[in-house]
Amino acid sequence: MTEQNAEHLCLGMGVFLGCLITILLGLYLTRHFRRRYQKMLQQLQLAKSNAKIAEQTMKTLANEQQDSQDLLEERVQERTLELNIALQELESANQELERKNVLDELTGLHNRRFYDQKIVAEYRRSRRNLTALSLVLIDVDLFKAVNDTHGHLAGDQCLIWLANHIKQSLKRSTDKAFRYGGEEFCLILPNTDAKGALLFAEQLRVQVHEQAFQFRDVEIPLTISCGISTYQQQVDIGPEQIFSGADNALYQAKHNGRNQTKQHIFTE
Ligand SMILES: Nc1nc2c(ncn2[C@@H]2O[C@H](COP(=O)(O)OP(=O)(O)OP(=O)(O)O)[C@@H](O)[C@H]2O)c(=O)[nH]1
Repeated sequence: MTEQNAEHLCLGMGVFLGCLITILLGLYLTRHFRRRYQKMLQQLQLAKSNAKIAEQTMKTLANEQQDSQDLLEERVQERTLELNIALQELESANQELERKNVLDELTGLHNRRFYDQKIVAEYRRSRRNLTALSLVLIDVDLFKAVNDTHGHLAGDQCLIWLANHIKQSLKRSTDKAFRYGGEEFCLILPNTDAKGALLFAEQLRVQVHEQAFQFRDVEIPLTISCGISTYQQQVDIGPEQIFSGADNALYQAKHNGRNQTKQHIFTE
């Protein structure tokens, strides 16, 4: 082999080796990058599926939150409704209590408790406005005999009958009727002088006398006696004196033979 040939051979070998190294390097790099690419691809897919899971979890959480909010709202509505019903019941119980507080159970007229408040209020109004205030006490005559002869039920019905008569006889909205106790009634007549009160009581008395009370086909004749007192700004006269004045007059009416009206005159 000549020196020139050996040189060519070396050069050829060098080129061959260079090419081989390049190819091997290329192969190595291709493999290396493919692996890295596949790894990245796997990581990307993993990240994607994680994101999907996270999204689904968020959705589930949001749904659960919505559900529990709906449930809460439903419960609040239920409780509010229950509370409203309880409030309404309480209110009507209060109204019933208030009604019972001021009304007489048997006759439906105002009761004595209400009279005690009303007479003071009307007395003050009368003083403020300088108007007359009349009080009429009404007592059923010989009522014990009604009970004794016809029984207590008849007596009760008789009181109801009379109470209705009294109610119907009231002409002004300011006039008030009360069952003062037992078979005794009273009327507060604001802005009514002695003359007006006498006319009023007499009309009622005559009506009761003329229209017999009927109980189970039995006619029970009934009369009432009335006592009146009228406050007209007299000195030293208060609600108690007005009542005792009417009571005195009622006593006079009974003493005088019943079925009549008497008036008390306050001496100055
Ligand atoms: N049925 C009934 N009787 C009552 C009621 N309240 C009071 N009485 C009766 O009314 C009667 C009143 O009798 P007295 O006070 O003697 O009076 P009176 O018989 O009406 O005689 P004078 O008032 O003098 O005309 C009593 O027998 C009481 O028992 C009631 O709510 N129902």
